[in-house]
Parts: sequence; structure tokens; C-alpha cells
Amino acid sequence: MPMPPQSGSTDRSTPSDSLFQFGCLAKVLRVERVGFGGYAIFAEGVSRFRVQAMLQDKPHLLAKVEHFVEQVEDVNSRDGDLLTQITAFRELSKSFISKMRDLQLPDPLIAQLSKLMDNSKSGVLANILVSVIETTYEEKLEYLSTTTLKARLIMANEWMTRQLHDMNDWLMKCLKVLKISQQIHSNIEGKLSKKQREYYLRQQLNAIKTELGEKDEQTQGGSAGSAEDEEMSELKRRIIAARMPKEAEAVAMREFKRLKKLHPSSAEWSVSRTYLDVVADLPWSKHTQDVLDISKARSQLDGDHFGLDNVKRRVLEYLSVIKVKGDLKAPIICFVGPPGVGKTSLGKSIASAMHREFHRISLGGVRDEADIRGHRRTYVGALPGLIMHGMRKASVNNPVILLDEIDKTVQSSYYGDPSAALLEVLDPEQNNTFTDHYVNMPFDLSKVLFIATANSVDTIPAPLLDRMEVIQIPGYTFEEKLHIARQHLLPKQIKAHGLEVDQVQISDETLLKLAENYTRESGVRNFERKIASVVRAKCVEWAEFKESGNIDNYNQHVTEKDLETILGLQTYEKEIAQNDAEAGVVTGLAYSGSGNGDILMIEATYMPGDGKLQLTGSLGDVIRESAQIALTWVKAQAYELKLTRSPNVNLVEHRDVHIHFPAGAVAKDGPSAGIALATSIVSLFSGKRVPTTTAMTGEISLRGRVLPVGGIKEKVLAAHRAGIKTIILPARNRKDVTGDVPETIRNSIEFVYVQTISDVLQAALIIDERGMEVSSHWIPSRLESHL
Ligand SMILES: Nc1ncnc2c1ncn2[C@@H]1O[C@H](COP(=O)(O)OP(=O)(O)OP(=O)(O)O)[C@@H](O)[C@H]1O
Repeated sequence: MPMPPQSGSTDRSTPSDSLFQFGCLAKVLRVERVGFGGYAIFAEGVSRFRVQAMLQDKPHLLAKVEHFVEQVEDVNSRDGDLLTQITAFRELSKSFISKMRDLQLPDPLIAQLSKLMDNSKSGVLANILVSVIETTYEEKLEYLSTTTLKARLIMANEWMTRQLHDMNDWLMKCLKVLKISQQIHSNIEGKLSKKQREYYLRQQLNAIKTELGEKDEQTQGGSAGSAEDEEMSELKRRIIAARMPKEAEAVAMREFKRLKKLHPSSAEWSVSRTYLDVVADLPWSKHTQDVLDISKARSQLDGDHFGLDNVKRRVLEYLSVIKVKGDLKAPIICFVGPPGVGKTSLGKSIASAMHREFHRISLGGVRDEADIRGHRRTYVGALPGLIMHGMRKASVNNPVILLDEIDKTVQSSYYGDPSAALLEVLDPEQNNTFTDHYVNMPFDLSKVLFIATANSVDTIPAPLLDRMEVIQIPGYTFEEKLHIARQHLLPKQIKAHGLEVDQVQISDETLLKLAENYTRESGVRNFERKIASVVRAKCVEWAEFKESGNIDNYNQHVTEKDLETILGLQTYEKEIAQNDAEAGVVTGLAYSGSGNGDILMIEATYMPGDGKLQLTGSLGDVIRESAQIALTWVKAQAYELKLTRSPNVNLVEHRDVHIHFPAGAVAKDGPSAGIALATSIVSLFSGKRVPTTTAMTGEISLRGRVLPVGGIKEKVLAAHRAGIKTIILPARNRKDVTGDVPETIRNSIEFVYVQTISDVLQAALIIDERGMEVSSHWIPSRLESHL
């Protein structure tokens, strides 16, 4: 039904007489309850109409009307006057926008208004603008009753020109325009977000308050009571409470002011808000009080970890220096060792010994510099890097941060070099002004105690390694594992399963068998898992007996037989000792990048051919070159080694040699198989065999010298686990054996230290074709006399 355009009609007895003859047909979009008993109606104008005849007064007005279809502007129109008016109106609209910019209205508001201007026909736009600019009531009625577009534009242009002179008063009206435009261009129902509605309502409220003179415009942003304002003041409070350095606080406050000006529904608003949240959360000045009691730290480390005496001593020295010197400008310590030897848990112990917060950052697989240093805020979904994230999590500026698996970062990828970003973090001279790309302000990391862990130093970039003090944590012997299990792992697992310590009892022999037969690792992680399986099985047993009321029949002892029932048949055995020796087969020792030692079988054979060397078993370049060197050396020494009858005969003239490293799926590399390769070739051609209980490691040079290699302790432990009785090692590795290898192992293995490959052959090839020991005298290389 048409609505009277004059809601304030005074003469109710003859309504039809007091009504204006023109009206506006409107579509009701929404009716809302406003306060007590009041309603707000949101309506969208559809078209003009004129009353032709009043048909009825009561119970409601009924009239016969004539509708006017809105005249649409036609750019091809021949009416020059109309086109002039349209152009003038468009110009005025532009001035309107630029005036709004001058008034520094929020950018999103201006953007939306210009969009509306670009997309709306001049007629529609004129209707909107005339309804909000200052016009008299009569002028409004005149506008309503004007049905031609040209006439209406003439009026709009005149009034807008008038209005533009006093644009300041328009400030609030502009907001109204925006609201109207939104209602026209979107289906209001459900489309306006809660925040948008809140924003518009608050703007209206402010306008009303300004009208009533209750408050001035400056204070409009801070109206108390509104949830959003409370949120903003809370944010401001947090920024101030963070007690940032002066410059940082100035940046944060500037951002905060910008945030206040932004529209809450804009993307920029949430970006800015998240940023301020992060910045306010960072522990700029919060820290915990260090408690550096060296004797307490010692007992904490002893209580948490068995053995590792060298490591603990070094850690205590480190802590003492911090205590005496009072700052952390000591090199960052890096624990290097195979998996499961307690590197991470040592870091935790250090943190609790110092009463500091602990946070672990896993660097495994990090390949992007931005992972460390964050993304610039201009990126969609930008976040701070791992370091700042860690600081936010730790919520104090002096935590212990463990950079786990620092050797596993991907170096120099397409996305930048993460280790380059770590250089700044780890340099005590530079890290007091670490700048994350996201936070974009310097943050002081100098109070943080960084500890790094790695499985091997080989893959740590040299500049990074240079900033760290490496502390090696080698693998454990079975005896050590037994003690760790007895003192730590078993009680820990029993407790974790809700049992009492005396409810699961395992003898030392059984525990040792568990370690020897079911695990083959340098650390104790798998061992702990197996212990957990055993305890779990006992837990089930105990629960079943309890349920059946036969708790007295529960047997807390775990025997070796039980291990087989619970864990199945033993997974590993000392297989080496039981194999038969064969010509061309030699046991080498390997040290993998993950820090584990292992035995490495080498098999050689020959067949008719023309002297080619074939190598298989996933081999890298270095190990291939070692094989070439070994073959060249053997060919050069063939006569002296009694492999050929004359010095002029080529050992492999009519033969191809094939050397294979079983476990072909496992990649192998490095020079340390050199002496084993040479020995296997000599064994192949001489028919003399190497006992299966003899293993060897060492690099060879073309002149037959044996050069030292790394990973000795790991290799020796692996050999011991595999049942090796004799190990042939380079003489220059003697110090590694005496220094690192536990005495019990040193006593159970015979070590033969060698200078040349001739020494190796002498020590290794002691079984002839008939299985009898020979004491052949190997003639040293002619070249050696020149050494
Ligand atoms: N000497 C030890 N004394 C007591 N428990 C130990 C010892 N060494 C290792 N552990 C235990 O072994 C488990 C594995 O240790 P942790 O996770 O620290 O290994 P890691 O060296 O950091 O391994 P990775 O290199 O795979 O990260 C932990 O439960 C830890 O408490």
C-alpha cells in the first residue's frame, strides 16, 4: 500500500485532504523492534506515483494512483540539455567524493561510495543524494513530484552546488548515504554482518549525540559501553602493558590509531588487528628470575639422565660461566648425536635446572627463510616466523629455546636460506636486534638461551657451526642402556601405565636380552617402546586378575620367555659370528648421517671380461672413487701380493670385477670403506678369507696409506652389537678408541691399528682355502719406501 509521504500530518480527521498528491511506492525489506514498543522499518523505494482519486478513508486509505516508470538515462540521447545536466551531476558527484577525502573520512567508506557512484545510474544517484543533502521540506516534495529526469537533475545540481559549500556538515550524512546505498544494493536481510550493523548504528548514535550537543566529534570513537570499544581499549591497554622499547611502542600506537580508523569489516582491519595482537603478546619486558645454583643443576642433570658425564660436565661449566659473567654471550651449545640419546631431554633438564621456560622449535625440513624470519605483512595470511612464534608461546624473554634438528634445515632453496636467518639468531653480538619480517621491529633475543641439537655435524653449514660449541653425545653400549632402563625408562613406563614399581619386575639379564635381541639402535627410543609394550602386557594381566578376583595369582616377574610371548620372536641376533667366511667377502663399518653406526657387508666377485669395475648397492661418488682407488692399488701391487706370476701381467686383463654392498636400498657413501674394499679384492683374487668376526674401517690413499675416519665410537658400538671380535682401524684413530669407547667394550674387542694397507692384509687375511690359518708375509708396497 502506498505510504503517505508526510508522516507528521496534523489533521487526522480528513487525512486525504492533507496528503500531498505525489508519493513513493516502497518495498518493505525489514521490520525491527527498536527499544520498548518502537519499530524501525527498512524500505526500498520502487517508483513515484500520483493520486488520481481517493477511494476510501477508513479503515485505511485507499486511492487510485498513476505510476511513473523511472526514466533511465540514455547516453545516446539527442537531448543536449539532459546530457549537460548528467555531466554536471557527475562532476558534482566527483567533487563530493574529493571533498570527503579532504575531510579524511575512512578510506573504505570513500571506496564504497565511489563504487556506488560508478555503478548507479544518474537518476538513482540523484534520488539518494537529494534525500541526504540539506533541502527544505518543500524542495523535497517538489523533487518527488518531478517526473522527468532532466528536471530532477537540474534541481539536484542546484542543491548539491549549494551543499558543497558547507561540506563539513555532510560528514554524518555521508555515512547515511553509505547505509542507504548498502540497503539498495544488497539484500539487507542477513547480508550485513553484525560488525557492520554495529558500526553504522554507532555512527548514527554519534550523529544524534553530536546533534544533541552531548559530545564532540573527537570523542566519537571511544564511546564507552560498546563491546568493540571495550575491545579496543583492552588492546591499547595490552600494548602499553607490554612495555615495549620506545620506538616499538610508537610504531604499535601508530598502527593502533590506523586500526581505529579502519572499517571493522575490511580485510585490512583484521590484518592490522592480528598484527597488534601479536605485537602486544610478545614478551618485550617479561622475564623469569634465573636460579643458577650449580649444585642443584648438577643433581637435576644427574637425576634426569644416566651417564653422559662429559656432557653434564660441559653443561655445568657453561652454566657456571653464565652465573659468574652474568650474561649469555657464550657460544650456543649444540648437542650432536644419534637419535634417542637424550639430546632433547637434556635441553629440558637444563631449562628446569635454571628455572626457565622451555620451548622447542623443530627445524627438521624447514626450507624457507620466512619460516624462521616470518612473512612480510603485505602477504595474505602472513605470520611471524618460528622464533617470534616461540617467544610469544614462551611469553617471557629469557626462555631456553631448543632448536631441534638444526642439521635438517634445507639449505639454499628457492625460497631463501633458512640457515642464513639462523645466523643472526645465534650470534650473541647481533641477536639483540633480531628483526622478524612480520613484526618489523627489532626484538632483543640476547637473554634467550639457545640450545641446538643435530644428528650429525656434516650437514650443518660451516658459518652456523662456527657459532656453536659442539658437544658430542655418542650412542650407548648395552650396559649403559641397561642402567638407563633400570633407573629411568622402566620406572617411567610403569608410572605412566598406572602401576606401582614393584608390580613389574624385570631382572638385569632379561632387560639386557630385551635390548640385545629386540633393538639395534644407538639411542634408547626403541628400547623404551619395547619396555612400554612389556609393561602394557603386564598391565593387562594385572587388570584381568583383578577383575576375576584372583589378584594373588598375578606374577610381577617378567622372564625371558615372557619377552617372546609379548614381543614375538627376537628380531636381531649376532648373525655375523655365525656366518662362514668366504673369499671376497669383508665386513666394513659405516656411520650414517643420522649418527648411527652399523656394519657394512662388502662382496666382491669376478667374471670373464676386459678389466671393468662394476659397483652396485646405492653408492655415492666418494665410495665409488674409493673402490677405484682400491682396485688400482691391488692391480699395482698384484705381483708383490703374489696374485700374478710376473710384474708385467694385468691382474684383470680378462676379468671384470663386481663389488656389491648388500642392503642395496640403503644409500651409502664416504671414504671409510677404502681398506675393506681393497681387502675384499685381494681376498677375491688370493682365495684367502677374512674371518666374519673381523671388521675394518679406514680410508686408503693410492700409495696404500691408511687414513683416519670419523664416527669411531658409533662404529665400534655397532660392531660390538653385531658380535665382532677384531676391529682393524687406522693408527691415527687410536685416540678415539681410548677416549670415547667404554672400557668394557675395549676389553671385549681386539683392536688392530694399521698404517698401511699391507698391515691391514696381514691382520685380516688369516684363513686359507682349506680354512687353516696362514701367516703369509705381505711384502710392503714398493712405493712405501719413498714415503
Ligand atoms: N642418558 C639417559 N638417561 C635417561 N633417559 C634417557 C637418556 N638418554 C635418553 N633418554 C630417554 O630417551 C628418550 C628419547 O630421548 P630424546 O627425545 O631426548 O632423544 P633425542 O636425542 O633428542 O632424539 P632425536 O635426535 O631423535 O630428537 C627420552 O625419553 C629420554 O628421557
